Amino acid sequence: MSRKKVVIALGGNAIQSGEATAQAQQKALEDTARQLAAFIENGIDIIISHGNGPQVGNILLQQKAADSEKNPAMPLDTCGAMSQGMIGYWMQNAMEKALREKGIKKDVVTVVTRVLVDQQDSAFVNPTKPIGPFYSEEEAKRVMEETGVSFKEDAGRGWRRVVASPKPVGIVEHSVISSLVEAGNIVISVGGGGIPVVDNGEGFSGVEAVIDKDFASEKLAELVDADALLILTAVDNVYVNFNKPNQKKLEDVTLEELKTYIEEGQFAPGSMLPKIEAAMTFAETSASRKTIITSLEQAYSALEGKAGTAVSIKGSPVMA
Ligand SMILES: Nc1ncnc2c1ncn2[C@@H]1O[C@H](COP(=O)(O)OP(=O)(O)O)[C@@H](O)[C@H]1O
Ligand SMILES: NC(=O)OP(=O)(O)O
Repeated sequence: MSRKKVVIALGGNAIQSGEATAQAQQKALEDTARQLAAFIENGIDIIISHGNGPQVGNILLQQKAADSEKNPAMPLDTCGAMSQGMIGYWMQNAMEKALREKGIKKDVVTVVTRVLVDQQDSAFVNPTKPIGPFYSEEEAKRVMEETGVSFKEDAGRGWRRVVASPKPVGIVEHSVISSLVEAGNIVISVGGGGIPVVDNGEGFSGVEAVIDKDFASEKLAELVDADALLILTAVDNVYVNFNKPNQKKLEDVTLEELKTYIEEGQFAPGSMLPKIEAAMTFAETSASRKTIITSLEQAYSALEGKAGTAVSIKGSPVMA
């Protein structure tokens, strides 16, 4: 029987649950890696992807702060590449340490991943992706006036810079990612949704954007022919009537049911809705594929069907 292959998309809390220091983020990733080790112990091939919203925003600010003729600020696509390298490096150390604790030897590799986008994507004229630190409304409006960059209120948590977030249409490195997984390696890829590039006819060139990591992870899961896509975030389940007295946990949910819930406005546009859309896109590619949305702590149980919200064409998916 062939080994199961799972793409695991890590949410913000898996990397930065507190401070933004390198030390704190590496500590968070060590905790994350211990949870993911359960998949390796149980013979499952994993491809890890992750967000980069806070990190790429901070890198951009650091660039701008030091900008000079001799030390020019790097553009957003290059900052995205830096964030992939940085988080990938931390994750490689963390994953190898977690496996060593269990006496498992496996190579962990990060692939700097370019993700194709469409230059005509309407996202380029309507920036929506929040990155970097939070500001008060007053500060955000002052910076907007001084610099011309866009800020928006982010889900009641404060104001953040927003950048274009086009949809992923292809993943340049998907074949090499598949080969690395087939060869038995743990692969970290499409970090931060991938580096957004367009094909200009002569080659690829980067564009100023940050791709949503859940959409990019979905595209990757399709292209590497994964059995499941796990979207890990800060909640164990998706809910209807979220945070209300009549909140209801979703366990096995069909695409039809989710369409109704979307029409009812059950999922917040800046947070849960993109996860639901990514989950549905992957699940509808095949009756044997499922997407699971859950927390890091429940990730392996969820793959066994014992926790989380599982999305599939017909509900009650069977896999692990
Ligand atoms: N219907 C819902 N069910 C569960 N969580 C929801 C729902 N609507 C909004 N959320 C919020 O969405 C959050 C996940 O989005 P976000 O924090 O943007 O993701 P990420 O973990 O990728 O950084 C959850 O932690 C929860 O607070
Ligand atoms: N690129 C991306 O989607 O990052 P976050 O998940 O951190 O917002």
